[in-house]
Amino acid sequence: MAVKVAVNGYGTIGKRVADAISLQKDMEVVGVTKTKPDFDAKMAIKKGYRLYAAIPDRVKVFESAGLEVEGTIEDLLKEVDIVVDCSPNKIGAENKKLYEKLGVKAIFQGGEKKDVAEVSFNAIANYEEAVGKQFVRVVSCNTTGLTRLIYTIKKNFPIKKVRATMIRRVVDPKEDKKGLVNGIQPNPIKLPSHHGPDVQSILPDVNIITAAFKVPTTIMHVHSVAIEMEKDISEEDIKSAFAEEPRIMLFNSEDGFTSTAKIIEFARDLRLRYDLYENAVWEDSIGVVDGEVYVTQAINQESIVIPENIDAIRAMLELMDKEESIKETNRTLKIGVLD
Ligand SMILES: NC(=O)C1=CN([C@@H]2O[C@H](COP(=O)(O)OP(=O)(O)OC[C@H]3O[C@@H](n4cnc5c(N)ncnc54)[C@H](OP(=O)(O)O)[C@@H]3O)[C@@H](O)[C@H]2O)C=CC1
Ligand SMILES: O=C(OP(=O)(O)O)[C@H](O)COP(=O)(O)O
Repeated sequence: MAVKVAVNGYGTIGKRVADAISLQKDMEVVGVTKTKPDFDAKMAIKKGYRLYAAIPDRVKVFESAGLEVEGTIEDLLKEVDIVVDCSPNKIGAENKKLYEKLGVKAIFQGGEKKDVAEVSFNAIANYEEAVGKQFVRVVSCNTTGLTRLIYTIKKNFPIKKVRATMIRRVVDPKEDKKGLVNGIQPNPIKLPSHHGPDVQSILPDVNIITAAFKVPTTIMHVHSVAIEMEKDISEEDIKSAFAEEPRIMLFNSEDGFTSTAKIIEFARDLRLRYDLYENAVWEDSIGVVDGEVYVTQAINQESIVIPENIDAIRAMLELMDKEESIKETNRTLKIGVLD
């Protein structure tokens, strides 16, 4: 029988998590929540999701807008085995009180602090640590991208230290409030950015320092990563390690992939909503100089954490072991598949 899942917060991440759950045989979406009766709420209903009010007081706002909600988040939580909290940054920690009160397992996203959960999660790096847990945090998009890349090298070749710079998209494509339109913002100004410590919340023995800068683009983040290795390694070793990991996709500038714009154009042809769940690594950026590996990758922030949420559900509810879950998630989301 399929396990029952609530998605609390049907926004950028929540709608993708809901659609990904709908593709799995062993889980089903019981309902999704919104605070506003906007086009996203209407689309959720149109797609067949049962809609609930994320904040009880808002039921009347939905009713005044002529939108029928099935109840409140509390009603929804009583029907499910697990909730995937996809509410805005820091709201998940508030929502946790309700999950604790009702004894519901919960997955939080990377906008929450590490201590919101017992485990910070990345499927390929530490699936086993989430098995049977009550509260798990799927780390942020950049941290997910960095952790996958570092783990894929580290599992075969010992590394000494990592230094990474992240060029961060300023907001998601749907945003239309004022923002950074013509500047580069060190974010944060004082190092390190949260990504290094967040990678260490999954891979505690990795020596890593990260810096991040926001730029006026919306479609992807870009990482420039330098990894000092313990032993000699070749470009071919790195390329083969990446080629073997389905959650990393290699792109080559000779094929015309000269920028994130081109990678996203490719993803538009490949996937629903151009969701690119894989790290987009420029194959021809991979270089080894004086025992140090250099590599550049791009991350589609809206979609990279979606497979991790599906695997986290399976780990926490002990539905499958690591290998089986990752294989099934990759199959259903067509990860690592080019047609
Ligand atoms: N967007 C991204 O690039 C990524 C985001 N994340 C993380 O995922 C989380 C969600 O981000 P994102 O999807 O971008 O955010 P969005 O703003 O796109 O969506 C948030 C959703 O939460 C709903 N919501 C608002 N208040 C509450 C509440 N009190 N309880 C439950 N739901 C509520 C909103 O509903 P309504 O619109 O009706 O108010 C909306 O549907 C954050 O932690 C973020 O850091 C992680 C990786 C990438
Ligand atoms: O998880 C993300 O970025 P992050 O890994 O830099 O924290 C998402 O792009 C959300 O970032 P935002 O908080 O700038 O919207």
